[in-house]
Amino acid sequence: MLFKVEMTVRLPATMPAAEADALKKTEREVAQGLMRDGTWRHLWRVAGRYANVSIFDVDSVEQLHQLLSGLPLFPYMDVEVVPLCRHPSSIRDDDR
Ligand SMILES: O=C(O)CC1=CCC(=O)O1
Repeated sequence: MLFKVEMTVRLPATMPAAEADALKKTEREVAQGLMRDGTWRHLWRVAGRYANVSIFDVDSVEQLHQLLSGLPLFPYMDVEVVPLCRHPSSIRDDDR
């Protein structure tokens, strides 16, 4: 099942830089692990914002929730999830 997920990160201005840097580093490691195993298919920066648009390939909504809520930056994110299905006009065979 494919989902478009938009994550907007809102770190508190009062958070010490070292704590923010450590969270971002751990987030990157987790994200890259999920990209390697094919679960986190795409990760795009939204230009001009501390936000990303991602495509996840998961087995269930529960798996997606578990994954998103386990991200190190999750407590500081607004998350919007949109379910996706194949477009009948698509000629790609890797979008199902
Ligand atoms: O920077 C972001 O948009 C949040 C994030 C997701 C994966 C990652 O490494 O950072």
